[in-house]
Parts: sequence; structure tokens; C-alpha cells
Amino acid sequence: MSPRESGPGGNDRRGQRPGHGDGSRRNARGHERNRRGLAERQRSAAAPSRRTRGADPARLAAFETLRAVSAEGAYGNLVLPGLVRAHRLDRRDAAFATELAYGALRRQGTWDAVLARCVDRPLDRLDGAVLDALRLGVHQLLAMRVPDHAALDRTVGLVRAEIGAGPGGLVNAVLRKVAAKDLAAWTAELEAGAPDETARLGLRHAHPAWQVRALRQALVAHGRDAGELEALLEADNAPPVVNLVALPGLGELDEALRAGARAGELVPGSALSSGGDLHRLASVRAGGVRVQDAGSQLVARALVAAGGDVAAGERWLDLCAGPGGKAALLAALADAHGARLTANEVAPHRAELVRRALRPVPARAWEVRTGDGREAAALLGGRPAAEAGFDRVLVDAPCTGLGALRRRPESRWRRTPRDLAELGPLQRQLLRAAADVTRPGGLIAYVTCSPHAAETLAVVEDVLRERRDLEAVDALGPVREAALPGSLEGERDPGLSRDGGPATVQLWPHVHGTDAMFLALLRRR
Ligand SMILES: C[S@@+](CC[C@H](N)C(=O)[O-])C[C@H]1O[C@@H](n2cnc3c(N)ncnc32)[C@H](O)[C@@H]1O
Repeated sequence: MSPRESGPGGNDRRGQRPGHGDGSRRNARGHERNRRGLAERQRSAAAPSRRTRGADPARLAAFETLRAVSAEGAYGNLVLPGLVRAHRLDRRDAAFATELAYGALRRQGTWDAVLARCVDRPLDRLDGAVLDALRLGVHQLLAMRVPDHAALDRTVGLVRAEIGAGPGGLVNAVLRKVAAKDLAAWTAELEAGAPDETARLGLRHAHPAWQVRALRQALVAHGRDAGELEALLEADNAPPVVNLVALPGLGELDEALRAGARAGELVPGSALSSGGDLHRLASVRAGGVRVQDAGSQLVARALVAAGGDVAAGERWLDLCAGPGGKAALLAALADAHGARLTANEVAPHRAELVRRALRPVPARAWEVRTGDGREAAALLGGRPAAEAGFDRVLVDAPCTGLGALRRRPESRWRRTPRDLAELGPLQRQLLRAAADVTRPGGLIAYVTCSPHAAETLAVVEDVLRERRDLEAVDALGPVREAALPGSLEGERDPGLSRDGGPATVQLWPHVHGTDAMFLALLRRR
């Protein structure tokens, strides 16, 4: 049996029932700890003694991630790396904790449906910490190669150590019921009780039904086959490959490639990371090499490739720049072309992240402004757009993120259709404001990391309908120009031309291995 199969903690603990002996003392501490904030938990996790013999550090890191997500509204992908460091997990245990935490978060809806059949009361009447521990137990039993006895013993040990002996008994009884069937049997049972195909797919692939419906509609709206839906849902559940970008003129990928990364297949100057702690790479520490989804790289580069050569002295604007991924690439490209980028962000703490992202780029090429993009007209200082307007404007609009579900494990369960209704007006206002500050002849890239038609095609169509001074221009040509030759042909063609008009571009996780980025290009007349 490989270490992976028994999970972290090693063979020394196999068969041992952890947590016996000093249960009550640890119970009290566990309750208290579960009420404390993340920072304090991270500090105490870093203490030299492991505090609990019942909870192995990798499962504890996963448990604390789920607690931070469900009790504090944290983002799992932001919390877990800190806990991996705080618990001093080695590479193997870090991989186990990541698979466990992210997997349990992604599949939460399906695991809750399984648990609802094994618990004698509504799940919302369970203690939140107990429910999170149960989710971790189910994920190990049904979706990881952890033997049943290890999944049970370690999860019960974790509960005894972190929550209490009483809950330990309940978790033991419930997980035994879960372990009585395998994933295929559970899936068949859940699907048999589902009212329709959408609900069945939602249970099978752990997506809320409204998102299954929305993604099916999005495939069709962007010119693909609805039959791809299951492949898309599956891609949302696969751990995303970490893409790297070398900022042009500022970073080289040689070091990453020597360390095991593979050259990117979609975008020049990109690589697929071999995993592990990227901060071991000097080029990453220096900021010339950054983590960035290949789809994000592509749409940023397409804005620069569009409309012929960049003229020296061009002024570019990134209207919604936080945390600065695309701004860093744009600023590096701006510097290489003798252009200058203004990066705008409404949230001050995110504007600070933009500043940090831009630090490796020479200061002559950029400035950061904190402000509401809807008031971008202030950037022109009262002068007309024909005189002071920007040549290229990126509107990377706040959106539901339905195209980046791989990366944000819990987000699918947090989002609601109401978000679409709230974001729609903001997206339109930002696009109009971008148009107002673009010089005649200048280009606007409207981008979302969602393929939902309501925040992509509908937004662009509405604004085009009301503004005679805007026209759609082809986005596919510039995207192809920015991509590696031949990488977007045939089945991988991301373009959609409606009624022979200029094409918009929609990338897909299951086709391109990227987030589902949307790009429309507009020109101000
Ligand atoms: C999709 S994210 C942008 C991602 C960014 N371009 C990158 O590549 O790292 C959208 C950003 O818009 C910001 N935002 C939301 N409302 C805004 C507004 N009214 N004006 C400017 N920025 C806004 C959000 O805070 C968020 O940072």
C-alpha cells in the first residue's frame, strides 16, 4: 500500500485509535479553538507540540480550511496555503490536505445529499464543525484512495481531538453507514431520487442545479454542443494545473522548466507548473514569473495584438485591475512597446495588491489609481476623450466566476442566481464608463471569467444597442495572433460569429484547459 493510500500520518498510526486518554481536556480546547479566528489557529498550529495526537496534521489543515470557509466566509484557496505552512506539512502531506480540503469543498452538495440519508436529523441542525468533519470523512471514503478503516479512524480521531468524544461517536456511526456503499452505489441511489436530468447531473458532478442549467445554456449560446456539458462539469472538479507566465522583458521560464515545468501549449511565454512550492524559484520570488491562468494571459495579450501595431506613447487603462494579474502582464507589454498603463481598482486593499503585482515592472510604465470604474471620466481631467482618452481599455468585469469553479472550490455553493441580477447593471455601467474614456478609434476588451450569457453576450449586445459610438470588432483574430500557432484550430476554435458579424471568444476548461474566459472587442468610432 502506498503512503497515499493510507493518507498522511504514516504506518505508525495505522490501526491505532487516536484521541483516547485525554479526550475531555482536548474537547474543551477543540471547542474553544473552533470559535477562534484563523490567524490565531495558524499561530497555535505552528506550536512545536502537535497539541493533539488524534488529529494528524494534514487532516487537521483540511478541517481548519473547511471551518474557515463555512464559519468565517473565508476562501479555501487563500486559507489552505497558510495552514500548510503553519502545520509544516511536507510535500506529500500538503498534496493530501489539498486534495481532501478542495475536493470536500467542491463536492459539498453531493456529500451533503449522502449525509442527509445517513443522519437522523436535518443537516442544518448538526454542529457546523461536526458537519465539516463528516464532509471530510465522506470525501475520503468515496473519492480518495484512503482505505475505509483509515478514513473512519482518522476522522473520528480528529473529531474527538478537535470537537469532543460525544460527536466522535456520532461521526463514527454516520461514516459507517456511508462506508456501507461505494460511490457508484451512492450515486445511483441519489440519482434515482432526483426529479430530472439537471438535478441528476448536479448530484453526479456536484454542481447546484441552476449552474448545470446555466452552463448548458452557455455552451449553446457560445456555439458549442450541449453534449459537452458533462465534460465541462467534470473539468470543473479536476484540480487545475498551475500556469506560469513570464512577464515579457522581465522574467524567463528557464528556471521553472529546469525544475520540471512544461512549456505552455496555448500561450507564448507560459508554462505548466510541476507543482510544489513555487516560491523556491528565484524568478517567482523576483516577480518576473507569476502564476496566471493561460486564458487570462491570452485575453490580455489579445487586447495588445488587436488593431495593428502599438504606437509609442499609447495610453492603456485596466478599469477593474485587482488583484493585478492581467495588469502585470499588460504593464510589462506596455513597457516593451513604449506605452503606459493606468490600473484602476475600487477596493483599496485590492489596489494595494495591484501595486505589489506591478512592482517588478519599471515604474515609468504604470500607475495605480483607487476609484470606482464607473467614474472613470475623472481620469480625463475634464478634457474630451478625443484629446485625453485611452487607446486600449480592459474591462475585466466583476462577475459570478462560473468559469473559474476549478480554482475556487467552494464558490459554486456560495453563488446564487441573485448574483447575476446584481452584477448585470454594474457590468453594463463599467462598460459604458470604459467607452466614455476611450479615444475615438481606441479599443475596449470586455472580459469575464464566466461564460454565462447574461454577463457576456447580453451585456455587450445591450451596450452596443444603446451606443452608436461603439462597434464590435473581431476578437478571434487577435486571440489567435496572441496564441501559439495552431493551438486554437478545429474543435478548439473558441470564436463565435453571430450572423456573420465580428467574433467573440469563449474559452473552456474542458476544451482549452483554461478558465472559461470570455472576450469581446469593441472599437470606439
Ligand atoms: C474579475 S476581477 C479583476 C481581475 C484582474 N483583472 C486580474 O486579472 O487580476 C474584478 C475586479 O473588479 C473590482 N471592481 C468591482 N467593482 C468595481 C468598480 N465599480 N470599479 C472598479 N473596480 C471594481 C473588484 O474589486 C475586482 O478586483
